[in-house]
Amino acid sequence: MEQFLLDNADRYRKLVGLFKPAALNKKTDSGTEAASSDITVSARIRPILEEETSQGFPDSVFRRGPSSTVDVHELRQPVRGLPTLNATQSSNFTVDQVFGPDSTTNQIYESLVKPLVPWAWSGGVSTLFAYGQTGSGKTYTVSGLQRHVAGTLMGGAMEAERKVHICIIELAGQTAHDLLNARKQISILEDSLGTTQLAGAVEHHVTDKGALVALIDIAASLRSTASTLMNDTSSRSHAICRIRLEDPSDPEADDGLLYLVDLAGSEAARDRSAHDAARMKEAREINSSLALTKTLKHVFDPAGARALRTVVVACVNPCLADVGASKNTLRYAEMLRAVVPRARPAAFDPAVPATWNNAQLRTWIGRSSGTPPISPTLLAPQETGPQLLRLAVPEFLARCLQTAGVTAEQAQAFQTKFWKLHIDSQKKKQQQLTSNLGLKPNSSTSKPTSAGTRGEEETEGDAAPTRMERLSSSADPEPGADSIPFKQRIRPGMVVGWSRTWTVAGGAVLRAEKHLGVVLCPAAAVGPRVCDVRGKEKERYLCAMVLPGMMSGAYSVSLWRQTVVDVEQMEAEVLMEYDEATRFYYMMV
Ligand SMILES: Nc1ncnc2c1ncn2[C@@H]1O[C@H](COP(=O)(O)OP(=O)(O)OP(=O)(O)O)[C@@H](O)[C@H]1O
Repeated sequence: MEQFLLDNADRYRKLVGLFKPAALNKKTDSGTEAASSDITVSARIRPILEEETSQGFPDSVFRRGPSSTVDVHELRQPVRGLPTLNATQSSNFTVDQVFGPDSTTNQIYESLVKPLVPWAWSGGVSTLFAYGQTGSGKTYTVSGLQRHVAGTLMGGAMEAERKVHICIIELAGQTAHDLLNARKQISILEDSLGTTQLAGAVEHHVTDKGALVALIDIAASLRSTASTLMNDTSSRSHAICRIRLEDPSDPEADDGLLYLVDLAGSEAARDRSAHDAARMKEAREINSSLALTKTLKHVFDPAGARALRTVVVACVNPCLADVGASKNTLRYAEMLRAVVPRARPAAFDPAVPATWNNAQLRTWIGRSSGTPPISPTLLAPQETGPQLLRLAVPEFLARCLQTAGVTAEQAQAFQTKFWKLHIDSQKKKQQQLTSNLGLKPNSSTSKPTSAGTRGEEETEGDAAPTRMERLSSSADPEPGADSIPFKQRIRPGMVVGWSRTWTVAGGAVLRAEKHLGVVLCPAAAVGPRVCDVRGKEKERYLCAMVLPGMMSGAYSVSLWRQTVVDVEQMEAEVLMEYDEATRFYYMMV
């Protein structure tokens, strides 16, 4: 194919010179009508590089005059006659703004990216991300823009004071590393409010432009790179720079967030032939990284509550040899303009603690915390609903106990009540989302099933839970199973409880601990290292430990922490249910 293009390069240039574009549909060329004002999608066509022109490849991507439309030309060999360029083989794409090969990064900053800075400064969430084929100019663009952002942020021209914190992480495949902490591995987690947390990433507080730029440079030099055909120092990972702006005068205010994201390159078809299967698998993993989806979730989440501004730069390599990849990049840019939803600030809802400001939270605490009422001033001096939900449980309880006359039981019951309200509201939100998407709700979001209440909760006309629905809790899916003693029906997935005691000589119990575990399989099934050495009459099962989660009453299953438990040792079957809203397991009552 490349030889065909090189052999016909002169003819191609002549045909492109004669190309007369058809008039565009006014609506799509307006540059704004199809787009949401929250997101601006631009395309940057980089200059063709010396190494590309020296091989003889012409340009294939052109900005159409001063418009926001890009024409892409291809050359095809018809069955008979000379190679042609015609309407079906040339395409046009319309985005919000196009930057041609002569545009500078400074021009892109001034017209597109600069407004993201005051937006984040005043508490919004701003995101810039650049994507495109390997070698299309993403790193060139993002690293230039980062420097301009540092100048505006630290230049002293912004009103009021903000504390500036930065962290820069790298996502490769399903793993994430902290580029400002010796590439230490971190986790990307979603908390119960659906907000993504970069767990384990170190934030650096910076006070001047020099320090900010120095950190950006350290991260850039640490980014994992590998050589590809397209670009010898090609980045093989996504780099995410997050700048958090804290308003010290208003602790109730949400922090402003500014994300600057340099996505991993998508490899062009012409690279693929030269790359082995492992390398291609790695590329697929990088691009479909779950961690990335989580990190950029706020941009695509229609239920997101924060005010967002997003700028996308689709980077395009103009070389004719890469025209297929360039068309994909531009097609995706057009799609993004249409699909990214508008952000809607969450309205106050008395049943949704995540929507409460400090005054609304205090009113609720005063009314709902029992007798004596827990002091709202002591429990939530300045927190909003979401901030109190994030407070560690011991701290929550300690604050409750500062009110005279409040007992530990009252404090615990009130904490549980607050969490239950939050969990119920998240379940409703999930249900709403599921029904908006036309999906069949599953049992954990529709009607909780518990051994004691299964069937009783069903309203008239409800179908009996299917086997799949019954399997969303740890209860035995076989109807009537609970009339059989649990030791006679042990099965994978059953949750069992047991105690372990440590005794000293003389038989005194030094320590007793309660444990929970999910049965995986009979211990003998996993090979000699865990075989039952004590004979058949003592059945033993391999169990994954169930451990307390971050909040009270919540558990998580630690699949890799396994233990062998004798049936004799097991004390009870424990029924647990998974809650999608909080992503934890809870005991069923
Ligand atoms: N607008 C531009 N002007 C001049 N040179 C550019 C421009 N954009 C990119 N380049 C050059 O093109 C080459 C590839 O750019 P860059 O490394 O930014 O690509 P990339 O898309 O980040 O690639 P990868 O996905 O492999 O990381 C570099 O040599 C860079 O200097």
